[in-house]
Amino acid sequence: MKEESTGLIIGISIGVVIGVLLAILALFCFRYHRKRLQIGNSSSRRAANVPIRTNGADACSILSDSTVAPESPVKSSQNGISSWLDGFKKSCVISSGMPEYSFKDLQKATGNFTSVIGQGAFGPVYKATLPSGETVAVKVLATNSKQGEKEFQTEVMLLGRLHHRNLVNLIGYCAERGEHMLVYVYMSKGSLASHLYSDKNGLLSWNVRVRIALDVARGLEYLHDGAVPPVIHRDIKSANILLDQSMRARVADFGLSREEVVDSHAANIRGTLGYLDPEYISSRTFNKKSDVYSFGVLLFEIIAGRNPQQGLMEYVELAAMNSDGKVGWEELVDSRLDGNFDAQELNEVAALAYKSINRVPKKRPSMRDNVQVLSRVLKQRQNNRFNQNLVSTTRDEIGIDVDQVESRSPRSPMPEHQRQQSTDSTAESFDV
Ligand SMILES: Nc1ncnc2c1ncn2[C@@H]1O[C@H](COP(=O)(O)OP(=O)(O)OP(=O)(O)O)[C@@H](O)[C@H]1O
Repeated sequence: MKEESTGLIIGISIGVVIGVLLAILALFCFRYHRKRLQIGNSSSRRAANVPIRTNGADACSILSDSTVAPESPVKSSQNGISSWLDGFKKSCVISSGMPEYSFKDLQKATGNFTSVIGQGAFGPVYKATLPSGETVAVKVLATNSKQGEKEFQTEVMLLGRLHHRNLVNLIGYCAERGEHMLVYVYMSKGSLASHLYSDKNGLLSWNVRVRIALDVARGLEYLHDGAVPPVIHRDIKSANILLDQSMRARVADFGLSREEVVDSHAANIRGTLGYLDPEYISSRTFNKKSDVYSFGVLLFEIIAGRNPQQGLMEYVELAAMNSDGKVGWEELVDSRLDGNFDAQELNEVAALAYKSINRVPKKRPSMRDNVQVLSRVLKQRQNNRFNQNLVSTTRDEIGIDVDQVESRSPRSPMPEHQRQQSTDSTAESFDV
């Protein structure tokens, strides 16, 4: 009996020891797994040193060191962690629900990568025809660039869930053979910058400029107020606004974008010189109003046809001194328009731009306010056109009547009272 109870005690003790050992092992595994997840998350979200783009048009050069930040786990990673990160990134991309294209498909669609249509900071862009017959743009990210990889993940993960007619939507991606490619809606008229600064595309009329401004404002309004969580673009500039066949504009290039909730404090200044919010430069904190500032600069760029890196803002400040902020912005207008613009529209758009670049972020309008003002400007234009058409149609009708009367009795002109009646009816129509 004593032996039995001793055996029982030993058995229970061994069981407890094994149980404790298993619990410790499970705890260790859990903590190890969680640590790896944190590394993965921070590497995919944290802003490593990203180049400041110095050219608002199509090129870009690096001002700040574009190596990975010292505290970044990517830099200090051993092979194991780094390969685990690759797996993590891939699973993030797959979980975005975006269609994946094979390298072979895209090789064929681009004629073996011969149909170059543009060159970005992180690689070339090709025109491609998918087997469905759809024309698309394929952006190939430089394989040797950490930033290219980061841009790839940001674009796939963000654009996978953002859909709006004023954003250059992502159609799919390819991550194969060490290559990273992004497949976009094809924007046949290229970038706004190429229209503002290249003679080969012809002059952008004032009417088209305002329409483009509203399209961009709508795209940004969606990012700020429609997307959940909100997204801050962080690199609004004329090179990142693309135009379709009908010259309707969409916001492109989400490589630097961030979800507002994830990380609003960047260790390094990112974006493009000339468009950067001074408040962001001094505080290193970006928010929706930093995009609003860049949008204000873009509005002035559209008005003046002048590059923000070539003295646009000095020019704006000079014009502002003569304009009281609200009217008198005429001297700023692109001289190539040769006076072909509506002065009231110009003053409304310029006043809005001036508010958007206010040094105090709180005083800047929201993107929703921007959309409202620009929509009103366009609506007013439509109303004016409608009224003008009405007047000219009425005039034409009267002209026909008069002609008919005159052709019926060429030698007996319409009696004075009848003429008076016709004129009165014109006045009535005009009031309508
Ligand atoms: N979806 C697209 N449809 C048509 N052309 C495009 C498309 N995307 C890019 N392009 C062309 O390729 C050029 C390079 O685009 P990309 O976005 O790579 O660089 P970027 O915006 O000019 O420069 P950065 O990458 O420095 O911001 C654009 O200026 C445009 O002419």
